[in-house]
Amino acid sequence: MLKLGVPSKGRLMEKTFDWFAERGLRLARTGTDREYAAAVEGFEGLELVLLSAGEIPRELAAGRIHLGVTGSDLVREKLADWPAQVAELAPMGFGHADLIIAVPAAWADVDGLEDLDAVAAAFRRAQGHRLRIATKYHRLTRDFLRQAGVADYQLVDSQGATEGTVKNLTAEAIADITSSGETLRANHLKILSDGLIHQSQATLFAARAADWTEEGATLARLCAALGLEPPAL
Ligand SMILES: Nc1ncnc2c1ncn2[C@@H]1O[C@H](COP(=O)(O)OP(=O)(O)OP(=O)(O)O)[C@@H](O)[C@H]1O
Ligand SMILES: O=P(O)(O)OC[C@H]1O[C@H](OP(=O)(O)OP(=O)(O)O)[C@H](O)[C@@H]1O
Repeated sequence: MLKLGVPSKGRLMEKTFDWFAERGLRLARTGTDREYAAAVEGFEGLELVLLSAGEIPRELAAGRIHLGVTGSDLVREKLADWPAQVAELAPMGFGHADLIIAVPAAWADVDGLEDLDAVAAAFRRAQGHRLRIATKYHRLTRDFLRQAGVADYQLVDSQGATEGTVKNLTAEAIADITSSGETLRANHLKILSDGLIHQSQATLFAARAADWTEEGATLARLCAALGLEPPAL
């Protein structure tokens, strides 16, 4: 069987089911609301695995699932050298969110990364420690700031309510996901003009490490059914 990992709940699950339904494949949860079981109608040889969106990158990298739907941000964050581990089969057109760097709206002199760099250096001289950026996206934030030439900062781990860290004085800036921008506004934060790290959307990925000896033919059939180019794995 070809194993397809899909988000088990939350914002990505229903839209994933809709995306496949529009292409003639009915995925559905079976059993009670709380039971993590699912089935596929309209396609032979495909097995659904319900997983948290955050775990799907790791399961793909390990080859425990052949295909998986998750946010493009999560694959880039959780997998080192992600293109070596997964192939992008299709962007799915939902689950859009921007990973951005934001600072207090009151920092009138800080518009972009160059200003942040200057503030960070001054901050260290004045405070005796580095400017703190709260995030759960450590890899993406570090890579982005390295490329931008910003070095005088430290990351502070925040696994949720990240926009609150500035008010709570545990960080001076944040790197987090935004979609409507409401949470940033409500917490008096502004996005740096050149602070867009990644534009994320739900994406269908294929695992390079999965065993494709039997399932290669199923993948070719599935790609044809979905109108997708089969990936080079
Ligand atoms: N407004 C938003 N806020 C946060 N994430 C969003 C938003 N819109 C889309 N996303 C995307 O949704 C994905 C995260 O989904 P979700 O929170 O359901 O997964 P999760 O963190 O694995 O949750 P859980 O572990 O609770 O199942 C990420 O790819 C993220 O970019
Ligand atoms: O731009 P907006 O539309 O306001 O959405 C952005 C918010 O939504 C997400 O939080 P989520 O609800 O996933 O909770 P979290 O704090 O656990 O990440 C994200 O981390 C932001 O806080």
